[in-house]
Amino acid sequence: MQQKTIKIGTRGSPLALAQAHEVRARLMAAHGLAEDQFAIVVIKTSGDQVVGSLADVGGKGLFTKEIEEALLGEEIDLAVHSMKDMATTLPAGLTISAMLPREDVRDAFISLAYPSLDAVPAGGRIGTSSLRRQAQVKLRRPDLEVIGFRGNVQTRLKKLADGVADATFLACAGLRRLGLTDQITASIETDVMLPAVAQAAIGIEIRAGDEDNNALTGVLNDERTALCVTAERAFLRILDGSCRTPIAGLAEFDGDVLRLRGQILSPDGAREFSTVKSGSPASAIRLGEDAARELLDRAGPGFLSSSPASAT
Ligand SMILES: NCc1[nH]cc(CCC(=O)O)c1CC(=O)O
Repeated sequence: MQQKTIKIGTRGSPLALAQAHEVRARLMAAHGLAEDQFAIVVIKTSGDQVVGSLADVGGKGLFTKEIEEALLGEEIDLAVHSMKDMATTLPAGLTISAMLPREDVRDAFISLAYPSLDAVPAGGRIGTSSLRRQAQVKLRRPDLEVIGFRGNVQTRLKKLADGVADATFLACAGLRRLGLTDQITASIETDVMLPAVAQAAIGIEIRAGDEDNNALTGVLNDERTALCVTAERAFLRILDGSCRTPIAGLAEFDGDVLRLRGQILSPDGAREFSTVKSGSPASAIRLGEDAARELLDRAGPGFLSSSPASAT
């Protein structure tokens, strides 16, 4: 295959690096390549520099912008992303060539004091900067206080240890990839907390029409993961059109049938709409779009526009 060094672009957080290393290892195994045939290129993104809530600055896309520019500028050959952090529409000239097999899609409840969300006493402080998790917590436990909690996985675990909050939530997938599953107090079933669209999926992005890197990375694609994430992102794309709100969505295979669950909430959790759509894998995009249109219809005009932005 390629003789020259394959440049893999990634953010510099420990989780992003672990994901880039996983892609490198899979490419080495698939093609019999050596580690020194790759270079991991760390790129700082706007999202890494935000100190307040991501919701205030536009959320999604912030963690990918500079990496995508490097891809378009041919400074790197491929980029590794959490699909959860990607905007629903890619910049012109770029494409997702593969998604790795999906990790555990659930959110993890993490607390040094309480075994479960239900066990947190009234007035307890839940640290999260995800509008989705905030709304879902408020829906279930309106008596709890939600406080902002940003930073990478390690930073948030440190804040928890420092007593800044009584509990927090992180994606099980990220903790697993970091070898931090021992930090998980309880994995929350998806009927209790429906995950973010594309949670636990890693995508590889290349330049559209780049046949060499398409062949290199395409072999890593997990078709079922790609179909599920395609349905979820179609769901998000319709809801995202004008503005943003707490949104959750998860597609799964039930035998050969694709089943998508979608949910939208008001940020305070007081209003919630959810739906389920099933169909053939070939109708993945339509399932997502139908679910989104149904929720928009039921929630009524103004539901989305009355809420600020949401990402994770
Ligand atoms: N928004 C940050 C982000 N992007 C992807 C993950 C976790 C890994 C994944 O969902 O693939 C996280 C952290 C978190 O939500 O705990």
